[in-house]
Parts: sequence; C-alpha cells; structure tokens
Amino acid sequence: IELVSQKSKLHPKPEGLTLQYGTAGFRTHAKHLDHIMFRMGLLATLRSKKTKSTIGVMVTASHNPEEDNGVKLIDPMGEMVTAAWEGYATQLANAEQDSLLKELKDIIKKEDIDMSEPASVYVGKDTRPSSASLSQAVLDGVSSLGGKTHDYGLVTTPQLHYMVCCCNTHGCYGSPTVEGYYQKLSQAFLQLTQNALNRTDDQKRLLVDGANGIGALKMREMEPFLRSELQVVLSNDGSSGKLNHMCGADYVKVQQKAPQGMNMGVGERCCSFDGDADRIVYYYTDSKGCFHLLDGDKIATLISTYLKELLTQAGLNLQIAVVQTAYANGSSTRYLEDVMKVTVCCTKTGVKHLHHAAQEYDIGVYFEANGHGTVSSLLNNAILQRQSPGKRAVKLLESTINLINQTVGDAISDMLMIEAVLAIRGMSAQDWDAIYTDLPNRQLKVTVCADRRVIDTTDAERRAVSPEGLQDTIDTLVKKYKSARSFVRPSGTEDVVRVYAEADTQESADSLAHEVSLAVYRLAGGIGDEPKPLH
Ligand SMILES: CC(=O)N[C@H]1[C@@H](OP(=O)(O)O)O[C@H](CO)[C@@H](O)[C@@H]1O
Ligand SMILES: [Mg+2]
Repeated sequence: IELVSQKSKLHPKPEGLTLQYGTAGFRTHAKHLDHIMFRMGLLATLRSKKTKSTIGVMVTASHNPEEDNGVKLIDPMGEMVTAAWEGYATQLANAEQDSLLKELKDIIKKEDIDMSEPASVYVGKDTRPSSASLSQAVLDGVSSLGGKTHDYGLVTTPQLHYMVCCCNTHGCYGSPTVEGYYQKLSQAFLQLTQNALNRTDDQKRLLVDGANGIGALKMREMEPFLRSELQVVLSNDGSSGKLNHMCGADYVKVQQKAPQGMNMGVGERCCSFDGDADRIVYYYTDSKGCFHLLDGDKIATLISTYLKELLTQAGLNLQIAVVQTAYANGSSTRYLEDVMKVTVCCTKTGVKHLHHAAQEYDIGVYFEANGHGTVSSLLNNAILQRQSPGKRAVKLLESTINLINQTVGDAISDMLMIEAVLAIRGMSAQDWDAIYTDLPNRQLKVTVCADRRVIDTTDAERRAVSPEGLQDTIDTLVKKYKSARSFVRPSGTEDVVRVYAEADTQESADSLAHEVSLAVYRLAGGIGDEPKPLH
C-alpha cells in the first residue's frame, strides 16, 4: 500500500474532474484518463485477490473518436465486471489524490479482501495513439499492489475476454493466446463450412470494413487460418484512414449508409466492425443502388432460426430465447414470436443487461440492434455426446458452440458464424434480408437543461413514468400512425434524451419521431430551438 502512495503521484488526478463508470466503462478524452487507468489497475488487482482469479483490463473507447479513450474491466468468466464493482470503480476514480489510500482501504474492508492473496491481471489495448501510455498506467497500478500482469498488447476487446475466460477455466474454454483464439475459431468454422458443398469463390468472398482499428489488424492475422474458405477483402485497414472516421459499424448503423473507402459490387456481402471489434453489422446494395442494412436484429433472427432447427434435428428439447432491447425493430420481434415461435425477451439498453437475461435460458441469443451481441448457451460437449454423436445436427451444434465467443459480443466470431450459417443454408445477403422487412424507423436526440434523468422509464425503457403527461402524449401521437411505436429514454453514454419511432412508412416514422421530440422538448425542458420537422 505504501508503494501505491508513491506511484500514484506519477499518475495524479486533475482536481475537480469526476467521471462515471458508464454503460461500457469510463470513456472520455484521452488526456483525462491517466489517473483513471492507474486506479483501474489497482481495482483490478483487488478484484483478482477477492475472486482468486485472473481479471482483465481493456484500454479502448470502441466506436468513439480517435482522440478519446476508455477502460473496461473483465470479470473471471470473461463477463463484464459486476454492478457493485462498477460502483467501486467510480468511487476510486473520483477520489482526490490525498484520499486515494483511504478509499482503497475502504473497498478492501467492505469486501473483506485478503491482501496476502496473489493477484493476476491481463491487460489489452486498441490501436489509439494514447493506448500505449494508458495501458502502461494500468500495469503500474497492478504492480504497485504487487499483482502479476500479462500484457497482451494490441488485441480486440472480445479477444481479451476470451483470454480471461480461458485462464480461469484452466484451458477448458481454449488456450489463452491470440493464436489459440484463431485456432479454436477457425477450426470450428472450417468444420462448419465442410457442410456447405460447391461454394464458389464469389460466395466465399466478403468485404470487411475494419474501421481503421484493431479488428482490421486481427482479421489480417487470422486470414491464413481460414484457408481461403473465407476470402476477406479488407478496407479501412488502418494504413491511412483515421479510426472510426466515416467508417465502422456505428457509422454505418446510425447513418444507414456504406462506409467510405469500400468498393461494393451489386449484391456483394459487406460488413463493418467497430473500433474494438465487439460489434458487427452487415449490408449490401441492390441493383437499383439502394443500401440494405442487416443489423443486430437480422443477425439474431438468422442465428436463432438456425439453432432452433438444429436443436429439433438433434432431438434436443432445450429452450431457446432471443433477447432484445426496445430498439429492436418491431418486425423482427413479430417475426420471431409469431412465425418462428421463439421466446423473445426485452431488457434495458446495454449489453450487460442482455447477457444476464440470456443466461436465464438454455440457449440465449442476444443482440442490440446496433450489432453488439452473441449467444450464451448451456450446451456443452457432454450434453451433445449423450445424443447420437454421429448425427449431422449434433456435429454442427458442437462446431457452432465452439465458434461462438460466449463471453461477450465479438465481431470476428459473429462474422464467422454468420458466414457459416449463410454457407450451410446456401443463402445470399438478399435471401437473408428477405426473411422479414424492417419497419421504417428514426432515432433523434433532444438535449434538456436539467439532468436528463428527469425522464424516468419502466417496462425495459419502453414507457416513461416522468415527467408527468409525457407517456400519455406519446400514446396519443402513436395512435395517429399505422404499425407505429415510439419511446424515449435518457442515454447512458451521452448527455441527451434519445427518441425512437417506427411506423409503416419513413415519412410517418420521421413525423412521429419529430412530434415525440417536441413533446420531450416541451415537457422535459429542452435546450435551444424547438426540434424542426425532418422534411
Ligand atoms: C441506442 C443505442 O445504440 N445505444 C447504445 C449506447 O447506449 P446509450 O445508453 O443509448 O447511450 O451505447 C451503449 C454502449 O456502447 C450501447 O450498448 C447502446 O446500444
Ligand atoms: Mg465496441
């Protein structure tokens, strides 16, 4: 603890700066983060001692601009750190310099941590210029409490989650190296694609937008493992463009258009990763030049349909569910419930909420509409071996489970899974898109002068309970349109209130979104000019 006192002086906290451990960790301009990193190194060490396991610390700000950075903590099974420790993270991050030791001791006491336990922390970083020195600050924090570190250097966020899980399950999940990750995933992918006969080179071709980030580097490293069964044409590989600038999954989803720097042929399958490769969206343009987005909802539908069929064929009576948020397109929910007869459950925004809900089912497929998600499954080789092991469906299930990164959403793993499913079913991007038609939708933001949490919600954020009158107004507005739905909620990552609307036509969706924005502006105290109509 004495060493902490000395070392922390090298990572001083700017006075008055307060930050919150948000939906996905701390995130802000990189210049404010050195002390946060050091302190998260300390906290990860305590968490490691407490859980007697290896803990992960990932330095990244995902889809945010290159100048920003951030940090996420990873729990023993590769999951995001639990809520109580998010609270400690905020407490430690905001302690003024002279009360840091006191706060540290407070956590040690509250959690009854045995400081003589050894500690082990895995550290990874993305490609931002600031990531090198910031991850060094994490390493300093760990070593000042006597913890052991393993610096994985440049890795994707889901790769680090995978390493942590491998380490704590003593190799059951795979071997904790980047090479082990490539081997596990590629082997499963190659086994699956063996079931897809006569694929042409065109069918094996996939255009990948690497968002000028870590995902591009790792895709390039992985390529040889895929033995040309997937022929990746990589753009935005980081060699010239700026991270996330006019490219990446978030850009494509929000702008509903193709990234810059991608040479798309008609009908060609394309996908975009985000800045730390834990999100993916697919898209293509049709012969009329129209852009078609295949988002998280389409991915969840494709994967759950495939898994459900395999379970039936394998004679396994397991419960499969799809977990979504309020942002899921209404058409996807209706298709899953009414046509596929799959249980659909809705949680609050933020992938940790989806992950926990998914674990309530034998198999839980969870995706946010923006493409962040994966599958959590109780299926393991032991269960499968009890079925007729030679059966094709059982073998496919086995490989599929190995291909999934069950710890967290993973662009590379999700991409390979989607490619395998499309190959096995002989589907093109257009066939996939045709499963159901998205309802036109619109997302808007309103800035309010008070704390945005004046908007309080219930029912997985689908209904507003305050301010008074807002929900009644929304209900009245929604009734004016066909197939319409709308909700508002305070963002967990930006200082805005988000408005979502969908309806039978784009004009209706836009008009409803605008009317609801006006209601928020008037009833929750909007700042600046009244929201203007979109047309
Ligand atoms: C509508 C939307 O896309 N919201 C995003 C965004 O959260 P907000 O709480 O809406 O700001 O960032 C989260 C973290 O990356 C992500 O999990 C979530 O899906
Ligand atoms: Mg991300």
